Amino acid sequence: MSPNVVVSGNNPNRAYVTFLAGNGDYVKGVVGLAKGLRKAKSLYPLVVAVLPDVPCDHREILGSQGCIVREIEPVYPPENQTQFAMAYYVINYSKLRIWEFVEYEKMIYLDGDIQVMDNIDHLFELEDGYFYAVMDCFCEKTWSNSPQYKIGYCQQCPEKTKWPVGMGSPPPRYFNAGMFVYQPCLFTYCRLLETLKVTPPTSFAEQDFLNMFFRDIYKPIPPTYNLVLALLWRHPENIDLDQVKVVHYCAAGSKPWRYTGKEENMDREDIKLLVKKWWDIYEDESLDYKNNNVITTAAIDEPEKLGSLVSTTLSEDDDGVVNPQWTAPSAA
Ligand SMILES: O=c1ccn([C@@H]2O[C@H](COP(=O)(O)OP(=O)(O)O[C@H]3O[C@H](CO)[C@H](O)[C@H](O)[C@H]3O)[C@@H](O)[C@H]2O)c(=O)[nH]1
Ligand SMILES: O[C@H]1[C@H](O)[C@@H](O)[C@H](O)[C@@H](O)[C@H]1O
Ligand SMILES: [Mn+2]
Repeated sequence: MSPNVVVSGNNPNRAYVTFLAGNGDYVKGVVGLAKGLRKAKSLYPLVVAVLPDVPCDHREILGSQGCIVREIEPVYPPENQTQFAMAYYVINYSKLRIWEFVEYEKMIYLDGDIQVMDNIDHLFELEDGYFYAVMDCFCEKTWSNSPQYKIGYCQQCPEKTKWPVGMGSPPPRYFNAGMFVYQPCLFTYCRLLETLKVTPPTSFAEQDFLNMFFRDIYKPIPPTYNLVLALLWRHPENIDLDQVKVVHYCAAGSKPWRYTGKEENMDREDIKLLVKKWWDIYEDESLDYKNNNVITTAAIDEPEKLGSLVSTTLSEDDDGVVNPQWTAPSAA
């Protein structure tokens, strides 16, 4: 594919979006994410799709952190079939409501247990019409029921243990649904909900469903845009931690606000560093929304001063992974 160069500025039709359910501690994750996006000088707001069970005081905290709070109705998989999904993932089917947010043309979804370490606004420039996300890893015990895990095959290193010849072609690429670039669309939204009605739930709930639904338009992006922590010990050769822009604290025991360091792999130095980085952002009062209104106005009036005008080059490597590269304007 020939590289395609585009320039990004401030655009009201774009936003980040996350999802919040319940009255537990995930609200801390969302506050951390809002502050992280501010630290990275993102130009776009963070919409929080909240279920009705998110209490008022949590909504107020999010509003005071500059988030746009939008209530959504829960989505349940077909009745009597919820036992097939891992119970704690069932709530995530409600994420499908974010296709309804059609006041935005393009959105970047980020789980509440994600932190951005760098600006990723250039991902809004990715070509329309595709679903972009990072390929998952099948090596952790959470995958022990899958054929991939049993065979020892992982799409992160497909040459190491090859997919057995007798089992047909390897399974299609599978993304982690904690981060993706998508376009809200009412037609897609209706099709998603209609298809869900006739789709039995599976272990990874909406993640499996989205993988199935968007299979034909899925384009992988590099793991720097959603570092699933297990990659650090399962496929270290695929990761350069200094280049990582988005960290997903999804490994067991890694949620920074619950971190004890006791679970397997959680005493690693790289994990301790990433947890500390999350806390540094979360506790940094200078990143609170109330201390940043001036910057927000400046970003709208003179985006070039904040390095928000970037030119992005989009190219696809031999494996079909889309690799965005961008340059900020020079200071002159
Ligand atoms: O009690 C909860 C549980 C979840 N969430 C929200 O739902 C997101 C997804 O939950 P986890 O982050 O705990 O899930 P994992 O990252 O471990 O799981 C992965 O698989 C899931 C399968 O349902 C989802 O696809 C999820 O996005 C993907 O990253 C959270 O980040 C948060 O935004 C809440 O708000 N409250
Ligand atoms: O590979 C990942 C990982 O194992 C996470 O812990 C799990 O929550 C995700 O859903 C999965 O895709
Ligand atoms: Mn997550």
